[in-house]
Amino acid sequence: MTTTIDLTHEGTVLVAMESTAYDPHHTVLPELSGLSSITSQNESVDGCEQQLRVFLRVRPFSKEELSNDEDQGCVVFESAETATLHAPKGSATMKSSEKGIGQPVHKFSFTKIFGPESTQAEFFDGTIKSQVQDFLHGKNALVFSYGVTNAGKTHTIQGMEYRTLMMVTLIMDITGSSKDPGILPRAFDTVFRHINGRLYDQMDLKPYLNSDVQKLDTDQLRMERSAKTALFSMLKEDSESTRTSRSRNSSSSSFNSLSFSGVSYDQTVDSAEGAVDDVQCVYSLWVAYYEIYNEQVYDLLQPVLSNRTKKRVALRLSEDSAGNSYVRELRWINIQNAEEASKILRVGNKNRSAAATKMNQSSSRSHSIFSIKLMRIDGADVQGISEAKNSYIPFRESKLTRLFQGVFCGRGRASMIVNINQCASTYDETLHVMKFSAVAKEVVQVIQPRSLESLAPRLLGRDGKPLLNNGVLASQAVDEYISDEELLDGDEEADMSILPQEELLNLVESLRAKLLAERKKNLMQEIQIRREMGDAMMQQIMEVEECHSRQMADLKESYEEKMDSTFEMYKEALKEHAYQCALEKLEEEYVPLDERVNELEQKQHGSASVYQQENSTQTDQPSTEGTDSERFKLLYKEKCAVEQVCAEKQELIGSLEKRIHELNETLQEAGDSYMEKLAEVQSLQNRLNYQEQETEHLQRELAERSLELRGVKEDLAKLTHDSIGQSRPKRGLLVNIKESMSTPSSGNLCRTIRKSVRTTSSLRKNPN
Ligand SMILES: Nc1ncnc2c1ncn2[C@@H]1O[C@H](COP(=O)(O)OP(=O)(O)OP(=O)(O)O)[C@@H](O)[C@H]1O
Repeated sequence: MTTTIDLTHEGTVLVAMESTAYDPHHTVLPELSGLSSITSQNESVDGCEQQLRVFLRVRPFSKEELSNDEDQGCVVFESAETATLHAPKGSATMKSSEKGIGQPVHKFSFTKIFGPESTQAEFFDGTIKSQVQDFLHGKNALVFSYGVTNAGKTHTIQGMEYRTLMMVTLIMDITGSSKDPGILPRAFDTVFRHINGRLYDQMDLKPYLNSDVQKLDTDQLRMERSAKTALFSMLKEDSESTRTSRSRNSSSSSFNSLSFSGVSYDQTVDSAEGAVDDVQCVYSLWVAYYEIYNEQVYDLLQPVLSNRTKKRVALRLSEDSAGNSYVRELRWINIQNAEEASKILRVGNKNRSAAATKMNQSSSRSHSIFSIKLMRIDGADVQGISEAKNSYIPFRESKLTRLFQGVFCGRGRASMIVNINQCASTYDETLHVMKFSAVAKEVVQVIQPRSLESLAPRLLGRDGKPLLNNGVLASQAVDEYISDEELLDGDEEADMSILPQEELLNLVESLRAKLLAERKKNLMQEIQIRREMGDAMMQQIMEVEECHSRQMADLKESYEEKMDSTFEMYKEALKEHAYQCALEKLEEEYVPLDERVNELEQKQHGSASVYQQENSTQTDQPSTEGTDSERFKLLYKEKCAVEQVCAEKQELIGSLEKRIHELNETLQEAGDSYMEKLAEVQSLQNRLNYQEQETEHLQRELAERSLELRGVKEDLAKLTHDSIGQSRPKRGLLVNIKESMSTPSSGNLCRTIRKSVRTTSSLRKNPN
């Protein structure tokens, strides 16, 4: 069976591919991701293993692209196998590299590189011709092209552009011929040359299920014929409209003139190989054309209904009794010559283009698949159609890999064609494509034709050595094979479903044991962490308490000091008050010195006049003279004494006034400092309240941690008990793997630890 796939990747897929480049084991082209981690590309199994062949095809610039300055030397061919990509100015890659992220130059190697000047014939001969010959000898083949839009996939696979006449003209300009078939028509040509004259001209033996044959009865045969006629009549309508449009466009090229029969290339090998075939054999050739779009399979040989509201009918993928996948109710059409094959291709292309327009498909991805089945009919037997039946575990839920699991697992060969253009404006997309191809090269096929058992792929480590020894999985090998991330990440788990059942079971058991051990280890770590957290919190609480006590003592001391100083201040104020009172009293009693002197003088004058009167009445008495002089002296003495007292009082008043001034100043200062201290006392009181609250909070946390610690210990005890006494119910392998891999308690642990760390850090930040 030859299958040609045109993988059209645009828009969103290119974005997804970026992550592919960073993480090759979780490649986002899901169809191939499961395969990439199976084996390394350099391994060799029994000497007949072969890696996926990856060919690079670089298309030439169009005239328009050259005039738009698209040629900026982005793609440089180092050798027949190696090319380097140089980021042009303004590309995202260049901008990133200027910021120090990533490189402006990337190197890629391929099985073989075909430059812009390579012809279709050179390309076919150098790539899949040998695969077509293997196919004629009963081996499966898979070819898929991959590239951004406008990279040359259609040209490579089909060799013609069916959508517009302009494109056909363009090809004619480049090749100088309207017949420049791609690998698909060349493959047909090879097949028909090989069959030459040995074509089974009936169509009563039809492919059935994956690789069986159904003998059609008369009614079924009639239906088959009319279906084929109806299918080709769709092209007649197409030709009519093409003719009309051709006359409108006055182009010299024509779709109807496309024929693959006139292509000439070396057929000596074919003829030689044909000679060894049994000449009694006849061949029947059947084709199908379908696409996988958004994980839905659509038959491209079913007409697309023009009614916008009517959806295309999606086909289902089924498995035959041997577990091989096939598309249910897919239309297989018998073809008798290369021209009929070309018609089928055109009908499918037409339907595909109609569906794409209807669904506005340009921004999505679709894989179109052209499939050919060759039946070798030997007498009454049909040989060569069936793939060897063996029990395969179904591939993961990707339609593409499910369909081609046989080829990917070694029952055939696969080739990938990477199509790129060299335009500077699409450099970033092209780089993604190249990166993806590097990842896809990791896909390795193992061809083991000896026995049915040996057809099952073996589980190999990254070093190429088998992981299982007598059915026992080496734990070190598992470590290397599946990382912890892969083990614990349920959504992105490695695709193990391609392994034989027994190996898978052993793997599951080993992984379960490993998971259990991991969980135990995690629990122990959790307990340890909790204990450490508890100790750390206890330590912290004690430190906080000590800090509080110190602060309380400091506060007390400072309060005492303040109380002392306040007491002193009041004492001083009281003294000053008493002094003030005394001063006031003194002032009240104070008589100015002049008044006092006047008073004394009046007193003295009054005494003198009394003395004179007495003296005039007693002039005859001489003894009174001595008495007066004595009295005067006495008065004088009295006056001096009074004056001295007055001076003393005056001095006292001056000193008192000075003292009052000083006391006023002191009082003012004391008032200010009192206000300051009062504010300080208030803030200290607030701090004290806050720290008391913190202490309470920490004590509550500690109580909670203790409770949780007790719960974890109980869990551990339960798990230990479970691991000894119980085994899981075998409800389904994948369900068990998923369940085993989920670690529900780790989330709680992380939350708890995060919470604790938050609390701790907030405490650290906020010690006051
Ligand atoms: N090797 C080549 N030599 C000459 N012209 C080519 C070559 N490859 C592609 N072209 C031309 O480049 C243009 C784009 O090619 P093509 O349509 O095959 O791209 P594509 O990848 O199929 O695009 P899309 O995904 O949009 O369908 C076409 O005009 C085609 O004829």
